[in-house]
Amino acid sequence: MTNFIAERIPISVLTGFLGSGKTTLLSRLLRHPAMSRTAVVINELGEVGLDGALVEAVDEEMVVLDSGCICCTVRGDLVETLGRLREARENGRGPAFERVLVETTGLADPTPILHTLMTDPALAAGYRMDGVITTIDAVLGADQLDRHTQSVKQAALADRLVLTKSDLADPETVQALTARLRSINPAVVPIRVVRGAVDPDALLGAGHPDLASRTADVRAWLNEEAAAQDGHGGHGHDCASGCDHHGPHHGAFRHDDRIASFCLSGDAPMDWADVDEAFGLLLQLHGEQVLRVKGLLDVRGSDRPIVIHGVQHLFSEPAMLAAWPDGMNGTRIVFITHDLPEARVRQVLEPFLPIARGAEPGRRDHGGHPPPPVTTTHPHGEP
Ligand SMILES: Nc1nc2c(ncn2[C@@H]2O[C@H](COP(=O)(O)OP(=O)(O)OP(=O)(O)O)[C@@H](O)[C@H]2O)c(=O)[nH]1
Repeated sequence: MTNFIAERIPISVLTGFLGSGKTTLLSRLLRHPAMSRTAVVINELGEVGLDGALVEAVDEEMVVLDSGCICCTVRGDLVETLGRLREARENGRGPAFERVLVETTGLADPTPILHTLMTDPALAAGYRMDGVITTIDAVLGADQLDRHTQSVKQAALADRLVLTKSDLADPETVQALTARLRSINPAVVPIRVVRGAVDPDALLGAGHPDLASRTADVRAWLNEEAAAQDGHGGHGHDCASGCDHHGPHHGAFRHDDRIASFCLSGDAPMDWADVDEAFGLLLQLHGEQVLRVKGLLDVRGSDRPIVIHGVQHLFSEPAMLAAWPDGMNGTRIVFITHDLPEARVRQVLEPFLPIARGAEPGRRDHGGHPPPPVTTTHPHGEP
């Protein structure tokens, strides 16, 4: 399982609002020696492939999809293109690339793209999701977050947040935007990058922890402390007290007021069948509102933690970690949601799972049902 993950070609998705610096970042990254074996897929709207012309480094390893927006009409093209690239690589007729960068249009909602990359069976055979890199314009970012849901989703789904153009913004603006991004996506610390100058290591290897050995990665990946601290949506009020996050209750309407991030935890082991049922129900009721789930589960029958990772109603295959990370030995599930308060998520999950606030710490009893097979694609699907 672990080797299988390691051998598949990692795909990073580069997203960010129009003009936020995606192409600048991409061009600069591709000049780095560590990125020499990178295939690039750029999605552009319109007939003139301008970004393609701007990114020079890659030539034959670059494909421009310009037949529409990647999140709507060209998902099939994306699958086909990636399939073709891999085939050419494998039969020696194409470049021997080691990773793929997909740049989306600035208006793309990244979730359908992630769905495709995470679940298309043809892609899953050869590729794995590495992570989502989102660029945010330090000058215009706050206004874009105010006005455009896509911009908030791009920030909420990021594994890496890149704050561009901080050379053009005053320090107060940068600080306020950084704090706002932390409230939208508490697990990720925004990195300031001027004109794309950044070490690729800071951006890659972001999405999926190294399951074989580096359990410390899991802690960083989950970063449940940040989500828990941030609590109820990161804007300092308690959704459990009846707020539904739909209205402009802080003065001006802001899309990120509708984003909540929180961590549910529990010390008692859970049955996989209950996990399956609980998430099945949650996603059936609120799949569109669950933007992201990352979890480390204590499952009865396994002395090792099970990692779950989902984007809206689709989850990548659960995987078993080599060991519990130091100091962590209970279930932790981090959520980023849209128009869905923590109280509601608890209400749906608590009848199935021991995650109640103030729950009695449970005995670690692994003698029950066996753990889930790690090849499952959906926690709420066929085991
Ligand atoms: N001063 C400054 N300018 C930047 C920085 N990053 C990008 N730019 C400029 O911002 C403009 C837009 O950058 P692009 O890289 O084309 O942005 P994009 O996100 O690819 O744009 P679209 O493809 O239209 O969505 C260009 O003129 C860049 O030179 C930065 O860190 N500092």
